[in-house]
Amino acid sequence: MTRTELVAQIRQKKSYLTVGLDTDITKIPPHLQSHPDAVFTFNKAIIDATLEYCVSYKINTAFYESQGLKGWEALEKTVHYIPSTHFKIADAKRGDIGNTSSQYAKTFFEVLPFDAVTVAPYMGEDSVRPFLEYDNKWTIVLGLTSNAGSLDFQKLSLASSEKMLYEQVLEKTVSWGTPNNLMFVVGATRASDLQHIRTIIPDHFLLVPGVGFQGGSLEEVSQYGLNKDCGLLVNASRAIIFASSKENFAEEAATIAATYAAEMKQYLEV
Ligand SMILES: O=c1ccn([C@@H]2O[C@H](COP(=O)(O)O)[C@@H](O)[C@H]2O)c(=O)[nH]1
Repeated sequence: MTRTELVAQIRQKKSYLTVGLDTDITKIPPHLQSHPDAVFTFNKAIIDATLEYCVSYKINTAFYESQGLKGWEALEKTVHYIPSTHFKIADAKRGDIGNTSSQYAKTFFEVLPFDAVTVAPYMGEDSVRPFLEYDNKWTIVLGLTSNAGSLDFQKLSLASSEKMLYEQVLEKTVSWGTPNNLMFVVGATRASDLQHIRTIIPDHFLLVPGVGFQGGSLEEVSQYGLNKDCGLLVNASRAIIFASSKENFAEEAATIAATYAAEMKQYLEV
């Protein structure tokens, strides 16, 4: 999906919501647990119910890889089920020597029809470059993540420049791609840093996880992160998909997604 198409979807829906399909098999409703294709059945119901409120789905590969072959099959079925109107993110946090990154890129962009994959920048340009070589595909580099441990390294100042590591990552990485093929992860729990981050990367889209269970504020993220093209994809996973464990789980998920979307509509209209 191109940037123009993504922005058009956001404008049409008046939403920049990403629904995170972190489908932990132990948390899916009891009535589905014995289903032979439980994960895909759950995902299909969530997708059908939330489609109108979001512009994107993020599949965190960990929840599928941990289930072996069956999990990977569920991932494949899920990504194929998501309609082409919706931006498909593989949250896989890959990145290795170039020769190996090429195989990761092939997995998510050729074998599977993802639009974007999250990549850890720690190994440098040659580890990210293979993902950027695909037309109309996106590389989402970890910028400033939402977890407490992000302070361990990402906010350390580098003696050589006095800049924090994450600032250096943003400044350096931005030259490897363009606002048409490169995004950055910034955690919603780091909303107070967003104003500064927007001075470094004013135009790029940001994937923002951390609202809902991690306590990030959609209002603050929107206040400091929105740009002229919206420029945000805000993800919520558990708060939406596990809103209820009853038989009406998909309806409850839709209700939460609709609430986020309604709030986003207000911020887009300002
Ligand atoms: O900085 C980051 C990067 C990725 N994530 C991922 O986003 C979702 C968040 O799930 P919630 O249930 O909405 O908390 C999950 O897949 C994380 O691995 C992140 O949280 N922070």
